[in-house]
Amino acid sequence: MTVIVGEKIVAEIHSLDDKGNGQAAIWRENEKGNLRKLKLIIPQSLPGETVQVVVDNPSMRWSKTLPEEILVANPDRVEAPCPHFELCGGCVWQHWSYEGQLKHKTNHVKEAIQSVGMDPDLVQDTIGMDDHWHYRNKMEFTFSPEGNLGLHEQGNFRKIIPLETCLIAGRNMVDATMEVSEWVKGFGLTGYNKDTHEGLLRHLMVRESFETGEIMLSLFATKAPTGELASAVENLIDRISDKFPNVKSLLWHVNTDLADRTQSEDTHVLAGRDFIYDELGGYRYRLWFDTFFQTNPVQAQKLVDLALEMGKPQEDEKMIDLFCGVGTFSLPFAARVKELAGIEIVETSIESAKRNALDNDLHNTTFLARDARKGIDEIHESWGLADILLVDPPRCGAGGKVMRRIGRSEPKRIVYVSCNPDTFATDIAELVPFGYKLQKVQPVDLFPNTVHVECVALLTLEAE
Ligand SMILES: C[S@@+](CC[C@H](N)C(=O)[O-])C[C@H]1O[C@@H](n2cnc3c(N)ncnc32)[C@H](O)[C@@H]1O
Repeated sequence: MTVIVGEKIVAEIHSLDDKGNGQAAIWRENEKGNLRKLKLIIPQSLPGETVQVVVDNPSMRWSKTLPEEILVANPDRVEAPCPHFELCGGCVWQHWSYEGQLKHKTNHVKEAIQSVGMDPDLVQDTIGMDDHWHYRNKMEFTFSPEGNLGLHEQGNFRKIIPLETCLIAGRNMVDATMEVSEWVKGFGLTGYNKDTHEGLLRHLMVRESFETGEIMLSLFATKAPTGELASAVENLIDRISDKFPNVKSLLWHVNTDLADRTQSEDTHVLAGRDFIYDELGGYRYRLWFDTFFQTNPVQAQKLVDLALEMGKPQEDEKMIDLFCGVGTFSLPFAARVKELAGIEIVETSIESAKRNALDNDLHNTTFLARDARKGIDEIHESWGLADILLVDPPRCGAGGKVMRRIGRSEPKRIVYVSCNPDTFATDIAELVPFGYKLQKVQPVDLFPNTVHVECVALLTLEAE
């Protein structure tokens, strides 16, 4: 088959890639008459479907294209409820029933475990949410040069989809976000242009505590909110405090850096404090605009409960929480063990973890701002070895060097909290030569309608 630009092709989706897109392959003849494989990446399709596509560049080895028509649908296909689904890269599986998504996530974890020679039957069914919408407690929206507030178009960081709604953002934060958007339009303020580096407003970050109800609105702009901006900013303060009394922190950050990140050179507190209070499992946390905190608090609570259930902390035991962040796992474990040491690379998170421990009347903790590899050596030397070790690394995993250090230190129980089944599998395989055996893996869905899946796992020494 020779594929011609603009020709309609029928393709069968055999699997999904790591971004959640359907994958198909067709064989075609090149100019020399040889058969070559053309890999098709088809967003918004599902495994087992037959779709009709038009390929823009058939001479390449692969092509990404949206389906023109679904000829045979996966039985779990549903209508995507969000008006932005076609363009927005936020939740790519809105067209898949929640049960279908959960089954796929469980299989992903099983396959990862199997790929390192472990038993896939140790993997339990993924724990989902009763309501899999409006689960995020933090969102970052971007301004277009015209001042429209929205989300990036999938695969195009220069294009902003003006926001009408967002079905995964916390319910109250959407209303407050729309109010800021109206204010920008009312005053005709400009957004930042990433090409010319002109314009005023760059991002709006919103945080909402589902427990305390407190909201933080953080505007990132290229100038301070003074001079000719002062009266517009006064108006923003008035309308937010009138309509949204739960906004306990209204911040204006100056960011002139060329990098497209929500960072601050100078923070102005327009109203309230520079942090909000949140709670998880009865523990109180202060969250600043740049504090990492679990973004799905309902499911994060399940992760903490599972970690406690698997780790079985005892009051005469010592424990290390590696990659501890602001102490989401450290605090509930510290309340149950003799001593806990937390290690984390971001200094502000460690400062926050120390403060959170004290705010919650926990005095048996040591927190160290270090790279995991150095931190674990230092803690072993100065503080001693641990009975329980909890490891919760970023998506890239902890890596062999860290895992081998953990294995050599022989904690009785290792609880691994993962946000990437593939790096989780390669990490835990490193523990096998040290005599550790995987006991149980419990996937938890923290990001419904997206490809991500978290899990909590227990490993113990075989003789235990
Ligand atoms: C998945 S988060 C977990 C945070 C925390 N356990 C929680 O639940 O809030 C991973 C954490 O690892 C930290 N981190 C990333 N690379 C690191 C490294 N090389 N050494 C130590 N910590 C690191 C990140 O800053 C982040 O806080």
